[in-house]
Amino acid sequence: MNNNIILEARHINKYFEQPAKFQVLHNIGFEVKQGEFLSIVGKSGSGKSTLLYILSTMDTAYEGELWIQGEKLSGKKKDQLAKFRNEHLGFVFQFHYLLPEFTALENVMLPALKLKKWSQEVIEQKAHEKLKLLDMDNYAGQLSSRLSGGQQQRVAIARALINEPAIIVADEPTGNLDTGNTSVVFGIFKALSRDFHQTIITVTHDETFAGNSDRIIEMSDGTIIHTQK
Ligand SMILES: Nc1ncnc2c1ncn2[C@@H]1O[C@H](COP(=O)(O)OP(=O)(O)OP(=O)(O)O)[C@@H](O)[C@H]1O
Repeated sequence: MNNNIILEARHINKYFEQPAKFQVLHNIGFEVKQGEFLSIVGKSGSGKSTLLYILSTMDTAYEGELWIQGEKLSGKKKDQLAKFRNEHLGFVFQFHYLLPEFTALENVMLPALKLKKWSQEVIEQKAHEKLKLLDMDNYAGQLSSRLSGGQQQRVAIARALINEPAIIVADEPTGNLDTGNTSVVFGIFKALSRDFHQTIITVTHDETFAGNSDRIIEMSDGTIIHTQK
């Protein structure tokens, strides 16, 4: 695999058995470069979330190969994949799933505390760094339930960054935000990929958001119909 390629999907087929067997993904193949900001778009039901679930190693029931950072992940056991995810992937969702009774800082620290790669002190310092990057360090001590929707999403992005993941996987990260906050989140992703070579793979319905990312993959009926720079 080319050193510059961080993720490769090869000949991915996916079937659902219920209510009747049908093929939801057809021979999906593409590569993602390190530092690339990729948007996956397509009509509702075209297979975007199913694909993202496979790319993020959460779904293992598919045909084909998934490679991330030169490591073949298809065929690995669930516990190995969980470890891989914690170490190498950061997740941002439409609903941020912050713990409301914890502060912004504590929410950001949690995935790193679980990973136990660094001491508590180092984790706290890194959490402040990530919050600063997201312009949220002034709110470090604030309960996350007291933050606005846009602020919560920024904390969720800081949390996704805490373990310094190779790839951020985002599912409709602006789906729940107004236009102002959407452009803030977009600006953050853009800056992360441009300034820190952070790879970002996001599913989005927002055309402006997708149009300003580095590349768009458009899906229809479980196939890639268009790739656009
Ligand atoms: N667990 C499941 N079992 C059976 N069919 C499923 C399952 N999950 C999704 N599907 C079907 O697979 C197809 C693709 O769904 P998917 O959620 O990947 O689409 P999507 O492009 O992400 O849609 P949306 O934009 O609405 O989120 C749809 O026809 C959906 O009904």
